Amino acid sequence: MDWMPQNHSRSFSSRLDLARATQASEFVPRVVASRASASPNFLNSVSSIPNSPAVHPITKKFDDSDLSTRVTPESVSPPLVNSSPLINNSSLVSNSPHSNGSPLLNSSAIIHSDKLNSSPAIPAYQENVGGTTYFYQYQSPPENCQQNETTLNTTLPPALPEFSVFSVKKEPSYFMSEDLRNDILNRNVLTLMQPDPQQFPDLPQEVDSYHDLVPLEPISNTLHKAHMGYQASMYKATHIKTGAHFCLRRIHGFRLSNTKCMAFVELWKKLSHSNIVQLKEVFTTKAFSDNSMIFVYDYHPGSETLLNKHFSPDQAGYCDPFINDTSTPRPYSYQKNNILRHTQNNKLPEPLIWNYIIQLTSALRIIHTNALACRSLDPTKIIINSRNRLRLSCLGVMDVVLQETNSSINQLALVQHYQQEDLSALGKLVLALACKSTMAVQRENMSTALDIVSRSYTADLRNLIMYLLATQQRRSVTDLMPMIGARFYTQLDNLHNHIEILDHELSKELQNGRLFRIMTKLATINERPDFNLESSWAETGDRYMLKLFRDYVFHQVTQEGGPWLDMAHIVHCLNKLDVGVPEKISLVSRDEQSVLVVSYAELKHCLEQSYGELAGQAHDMSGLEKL
Ligand SMILES: Nc1ncnc2c1ncn2[C@@H]1O[C@H](COP(=O)(O)OP(=O)(O)OP(=O)(O)O)[C@@H](O)[C@H]1O
Repeated sequence: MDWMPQNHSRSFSSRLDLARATQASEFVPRVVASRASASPNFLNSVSSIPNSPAVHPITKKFDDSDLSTRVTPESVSPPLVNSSPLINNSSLVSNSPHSNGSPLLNSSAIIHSDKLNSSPAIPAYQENVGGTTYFYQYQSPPENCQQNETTLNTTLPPALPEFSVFSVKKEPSYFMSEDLRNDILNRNVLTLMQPDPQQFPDLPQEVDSYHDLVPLEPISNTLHKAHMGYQASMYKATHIKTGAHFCLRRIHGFRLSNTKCMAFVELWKKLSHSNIVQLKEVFTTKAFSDNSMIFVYDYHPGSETLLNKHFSPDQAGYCDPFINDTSTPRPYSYQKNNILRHTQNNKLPEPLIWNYIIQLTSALRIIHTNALACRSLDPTKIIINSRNRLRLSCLGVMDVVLQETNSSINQLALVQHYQQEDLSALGKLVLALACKSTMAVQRENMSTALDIVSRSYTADLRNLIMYLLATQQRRSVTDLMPMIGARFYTQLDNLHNHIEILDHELSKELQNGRLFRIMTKLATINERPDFNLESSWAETGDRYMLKLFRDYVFHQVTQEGGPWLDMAHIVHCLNKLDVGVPEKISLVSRDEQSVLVVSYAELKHCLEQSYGELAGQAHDMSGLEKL
């Protein structure tokens, strides 16, 4: 059915206006010779037509006599025809304070005329709406340009140019940035990774409250490596009850003989910090057909170890400058120059090293102030994500595995000793990063390595390393603060900038979420086969309006009949529907014989009414309650 039945037209008469229009589709953006023809959003003002059918109470079919009079549903439209609906002076747009890529407003878009380009003689005017500059070619000038009208009318050709929308600065985006999107998608893929029973047939189905175990490193490696004297392996796993994902560190063949160490586990579990991987629980299991100890941690998908990131021979072009080629013995000075040259060409940027130092000292500070020690500050036990966030990944393991809970040992002195070791380990780690070599921290390479740091980096960095490596004095992580100094502010500033970027991306998705809710409502109504035993429910009454609106938003065509797709048009229409603005649009029946002039406010009422009817009889509204 293409037009509403007569009996229904009465029920609309209070809300609907009949528009007189040409037989051609109202919403076809195209080149036309007449000033009066246009896409419905860009017709001339209603007030310019004295007998405007906008106030006509009944609906009627068009006839050819209507050809001369065009309906102007938008009283505030700019004097443009055949342009994208992007250019629309609705209050929604003009009131929008922010325009950067927000779906509320397509920022920095301008109307570009091909003719304008080819013929500089054709004048144009511009208008600033809510911070966005729109450029129009003269066709019907705005009120404030009346004085130029005579001149313009004589010089302008009657035909209007075709317009296209493009952005001045950057393509405005309604969605989050590609980088962020890919990053999140990648993490989602990794999180949802499923175990392959053929590849890992020996993996248990369940380990305590966890299932779906996926090894995080190749099985061949895990079989050969030692972990504090024990073999260890890492798995991603899913909690059976909550479905949350965790990381399981399994210590193979470990028998817990003394449960006193569990006091440390409790302390670690309480420790929460942005630079540590939080320990969730520790238990023993025989699920792997041995006595295994399992440490459950938060799972941070996509993380890699610091070793892998900066010291891996797998990296293109990486080679450890301290590795001697013993086949060709050379004088020491030659080797040292070689190392220096290599380090100069491959060194990590100093701000990056300070960034790491700030994060690591921040983690150590919280650990040490809680009377604990890291004891695993090693490039293999620090993970890093794509945004350079470092996390200590193996906390608590040493305290349990080494089981030094003998009552004769002074626990406080022991912790303090380990804290000093943490600081030495930090010094070695920074030295290794500065030389891009794990071998730089070996006793025989240390003086060369420090020399390299002095030549390649600031004195501050060298002083920090020297302080951390000076084992004869008692050191404290808080003493590092003055050495870091103003770099803290830089770090803070970078973080705030990053938060602002994420905030902006989030605000775009917030708008998209809102539009998705409107589309969900529309979709539940449009084309519904039947409702309340009424097979024509979706085609009659309020729903008919919504059907025509759906066509207006999504099914516009060019003059040639091809699809006319414009995201700005879709977003603007849905936004206006969401707000229920008084602006009117012309909805054309599919047989193009009739046009309804209706305001967004009325359409919103139709939508709420129809959706309310559906929701009132729905048995299950899960997730849709707050639409
Ligand atoms: N909490 C975590 N979330 C996600 N991935 C992690 C987590 N902890 C470690 N990983 C990843 O698991 C893998 C194995 O970690 P592991 O700590 O065993 O490092 P490793 O380099 O294999 O060290 P070792 O040789 O001492 O076992 C690494 O790729 C690491 O990035």
